Amino acid sequence: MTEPGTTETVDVVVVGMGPGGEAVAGELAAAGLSVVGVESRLVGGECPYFGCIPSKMMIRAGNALAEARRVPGLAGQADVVPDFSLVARRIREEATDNWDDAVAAKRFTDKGGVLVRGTGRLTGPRQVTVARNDGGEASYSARLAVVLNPGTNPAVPDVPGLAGTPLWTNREALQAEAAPASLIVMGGGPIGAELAQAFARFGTHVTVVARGPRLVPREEPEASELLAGVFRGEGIDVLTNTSIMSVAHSGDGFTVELSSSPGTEADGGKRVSRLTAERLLVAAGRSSTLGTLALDAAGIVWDGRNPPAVDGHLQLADGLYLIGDAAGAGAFTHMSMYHANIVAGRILGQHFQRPDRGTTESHAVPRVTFTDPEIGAVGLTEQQARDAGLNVRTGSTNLAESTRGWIHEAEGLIKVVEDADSGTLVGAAAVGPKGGEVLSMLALAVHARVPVATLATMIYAYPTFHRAVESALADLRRR
Ligand SMILES: Cc1cc2nc3c(=O)[nH]c(=O)nc-3n(C[C@H](O)[C@H](O)[C@H](O)COP(=O)(O)OP(=O)(O)OC[C@H]3O[C@@H](n4cnc5c(N)ncnc54)[C@H](O)[C@@H]3O)c2cc1C
Ligand SMILES: NC(=O)c1ccc[n+]([C@@H]2O[C@H](COP(=O)([O-])OP(=O)(O)OC[C@H]3O[C@@H](n4cnc5c(N)ncnc54)[C@H](O)[C@@H]3O)[C@@H](O)[C@H]2O)c1
Repeated sequence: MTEPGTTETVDVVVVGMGPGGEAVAGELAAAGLSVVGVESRLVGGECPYFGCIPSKMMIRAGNALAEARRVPGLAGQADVVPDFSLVARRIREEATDNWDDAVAAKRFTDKGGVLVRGTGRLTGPRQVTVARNDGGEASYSARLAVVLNPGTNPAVPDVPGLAGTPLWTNREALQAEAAPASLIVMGGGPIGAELAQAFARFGTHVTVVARGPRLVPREEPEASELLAGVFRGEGIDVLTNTSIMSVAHSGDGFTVELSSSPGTEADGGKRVSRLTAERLLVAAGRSSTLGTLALDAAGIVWDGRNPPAVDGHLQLADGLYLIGDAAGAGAFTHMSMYHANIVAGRILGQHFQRPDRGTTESHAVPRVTFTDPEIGAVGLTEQQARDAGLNVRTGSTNLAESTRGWIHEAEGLIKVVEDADSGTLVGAAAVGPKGGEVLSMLALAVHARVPVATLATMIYAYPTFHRAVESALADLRRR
């Protein structure tokens, strides 16, 4: 620890120990560099404590209930009695150690890293000052690099009456000890959709209020439509083109006033102007944390909204890197880890003359929304490809028409988006049971720019879900 008023010189300072920050700091420390990792909350960031892992644990449990409810008609009788306390215990004990990061912190310090708990800000191009959580201050100068991995916080929109209520964001929802009787979900993006379905499967009456015309608006419209149909079939109310205008909370729960866009029909014709529920989950996007970093002290101009530009090695300036959600290339753990690998390779390459690990590529970013059916996607949607001026050809197939889909009574689809000039796929979606796994071959095709003509000659095992890819390609080649 630095003496008050002094600056300690180390090789690398990592500010924010999310998935990417933890990975880059750990790898560099293990390689023998002196590394300070600065974290204000929990080492590991959002994903292990309030994001991917506990949400997927809740989804796994909800899916088990849904699968058990499919037994009548397929295999006999099943008495399904949901018990949320089991998933709450699993999240508390197995996933998060009761939201304690001691194991993750030790993993880093065992590699030789120094963990400083506090909020870091830049005080120069490679200078970081930390307002420590214990009230002290520490300053560091980095010989090789400063890596910024600050992530995001849940955004809470400025809706009258909302502030100061006991609203849930993803953080409170994933610490819940019981499923509420009723839940309003503000936002139909991945967080809203995943948690809406998971709670509904535990018996919560859920209403999703989506401001735009469809759920998961970054995905193909066909995927949104299919998901909305599944949600409504499971008893989840989906209100699209609807905004929450005001919120009130009393001992009985939340009351929200709604406004639907003129000329639109919310929930298949039902118009709703007021809702009440025990809980309100705000899943309306994320807010940037870049403001905490004082980027201007390193000469970086930030407009306060869009992520500042980085080069192919994720550098904002020489030796100053920005990785993870805050870099704006996709708010996914796999992107944060991908960035970490490139940055660690760059720093080790400069210091130990090891081979560089290349620069970022963005044409084949995969994503999976873990609803049931899963929505896997890679690269561009059809609309994005058209907006990019490509000569677009698409193909699609309904999973229910495939042998495996029919056996499984599955809902889903495969859609492929081709740049007809190059004859390669630039995007694809795999919606269905294990859609995220089926996606893998499509992600490879987009990543490696495999010619569609080559994909069409592949032998697809029968009767698999991924065999539907062949039908989507056949549809594309017919157009
Ligand atoms: C409910 C939910 C489900 C998700 N599910 C998935 C999924 O299934 N798959 C997937 O790929 N992604 C998922 N995500 C997204 C995923 O969690 C993030 O993309 C991932 O955490 C990577 O973020 P990051 O590395 O940018 O930083 P974060 O995980 O946000 O961590 C950043 C860290 O930096 C710290 N910090 C910030 N500023 C400072 C500062 N100035 N000084 C010190 N410390 C600071 C923060 O305390 C935090 O710990 C999900 C997110 C949510 C909310
Ligand atoms: N499986 C996964 O990989 C996964 C899961 C969850 C989250 N994530 C990541 O986390 C990010 C954040 O997720 P998210 O769902 O919060 O954000 P999002 O930005 O994707 O979706 C938020 C939605 O809320 C809507 N909205 C905003 N304000 C609203 C309001 N006042 N009323 C009603 N609707 C409103 C927006 O129109 C948008 O559709 C995602 O972009 C994703 O990258 C990934």
